[in-house]
Amino acid sequence: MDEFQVSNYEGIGISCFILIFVVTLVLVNFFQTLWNDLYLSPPGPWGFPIFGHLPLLGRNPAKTLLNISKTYGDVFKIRMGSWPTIVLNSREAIREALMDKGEVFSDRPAFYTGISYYNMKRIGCIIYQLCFGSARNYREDKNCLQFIENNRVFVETAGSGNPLDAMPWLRFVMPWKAIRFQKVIALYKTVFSSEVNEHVKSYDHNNHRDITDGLIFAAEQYGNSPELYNKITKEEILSSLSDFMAAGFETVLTTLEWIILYLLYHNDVQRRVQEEIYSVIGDRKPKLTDKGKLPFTEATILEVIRVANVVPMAIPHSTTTDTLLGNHKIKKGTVVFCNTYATAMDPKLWTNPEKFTPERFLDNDNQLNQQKADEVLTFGIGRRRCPGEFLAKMELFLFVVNIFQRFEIELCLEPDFEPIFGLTCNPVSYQIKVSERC
Ligand code: HEM
Repeated sequence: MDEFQVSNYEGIGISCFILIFVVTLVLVNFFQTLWNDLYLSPPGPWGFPIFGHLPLLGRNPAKTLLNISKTYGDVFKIRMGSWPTIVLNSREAIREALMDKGEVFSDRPAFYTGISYYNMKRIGCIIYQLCFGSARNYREDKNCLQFIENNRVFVETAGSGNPLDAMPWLRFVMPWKAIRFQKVIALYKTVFSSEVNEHVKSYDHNNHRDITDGLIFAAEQYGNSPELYNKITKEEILSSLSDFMAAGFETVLTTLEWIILYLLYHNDVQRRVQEEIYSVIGDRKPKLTDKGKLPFTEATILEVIRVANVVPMAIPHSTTTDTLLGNHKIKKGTVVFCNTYATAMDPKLWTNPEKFTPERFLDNDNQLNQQKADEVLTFGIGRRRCPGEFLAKMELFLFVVNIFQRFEIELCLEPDFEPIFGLTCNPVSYQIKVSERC
């Protein structure tokens, strides 16, 4: 063998070695990805092409997802149209995501509508007054009435979730859906913009009238230049206000409708609430400071908040980076549904979870059991926990006490407790007979 042949063989040997090395690397990577996908990423049922699992969710998606968790475990994956999604179905999984790893799990997906998971005039007026001040008569105020009307159209338009959120490409197929939605948003913006402009003109450092003044104050603290203040900050103020309005109106109203329904159906509970109201506050007007003195009434409201669970899958979250949840690998940008309905119906947390039992929130001295109350996840937990929880509970308390102190209410027909799944979970409409108490 001459020298040339030897170096030729060496060359082929090195090339083979590199080739085998590269092929091995590719195969290792391939099997590792397959292993990750099959074993490390959460398991989940098969879905349809394009639509993913949307067609499987049925009329009550929270219940369907709870049933799926019985096969696939507390954490499983689905696809909502174009979005890879994980669903968390136990308090432990929700806690780990939103509390222990809150930084990673607290983003919001960039859905087309932006507010996707979110009629009584009075509640609308209260939220409006909180945002824009209480000096005027809001029941006759043009802007407030327009806001309430917009809200009605918004709920009608978004219905039980907007398909454009799951499949944004649908806006080219169903442009009318997008246009109708954009029109409602534009109407909201017009109303809010005129209120914010008025507030900026009449703003007084020493007299904060409402939430808008608070937001203007916060904007000033950031030291924005007047130019930025008018552009960016105004947009931010508008966006915060619309979040507040959208999230605070329908939720409280729907919860109140459920409370009335449950109290009318469970006559014994209604009687006990009324007896507590008469014995503690009698005929006088109820005040917020009465809240701690009516533990059974508070327990009843909490029990409805638990069983009716008007936002059963909270607002979708999304992940900011690749991460682990338990042993499961979760990719950056994954949509996260926290199925709080599953936690409300968890027999490990609640005895007979489907049964309406206000007493579960009372301790041995018949006082409110705060520890038990904190186990209700209807308002979410962690960084994105509902900022309106305190306000919502105050409003509900005052509404319930006012209504049941003054009126005798009866159901006209046997009610239906199966919720209508929409922006919030609403009761089927029911008829009542109201008479003033003598
Ligand atoms: C019974 C009434 C209410 C219920 C059940 C409720 C429930 C919720 C839930 C589940 C979330 C999402 C939490 C999460 O993403 O983890 C949320 C967010 C929110 N809620 Fe409420 N809410 C109620 C009333 C209110 C009220 C009265 C307001 C304000 C006036 C309000 C303002 C908001 C806002 C602004 C957010 C978004 C927070 C964020 O994205 O960081 N909510 N609410």
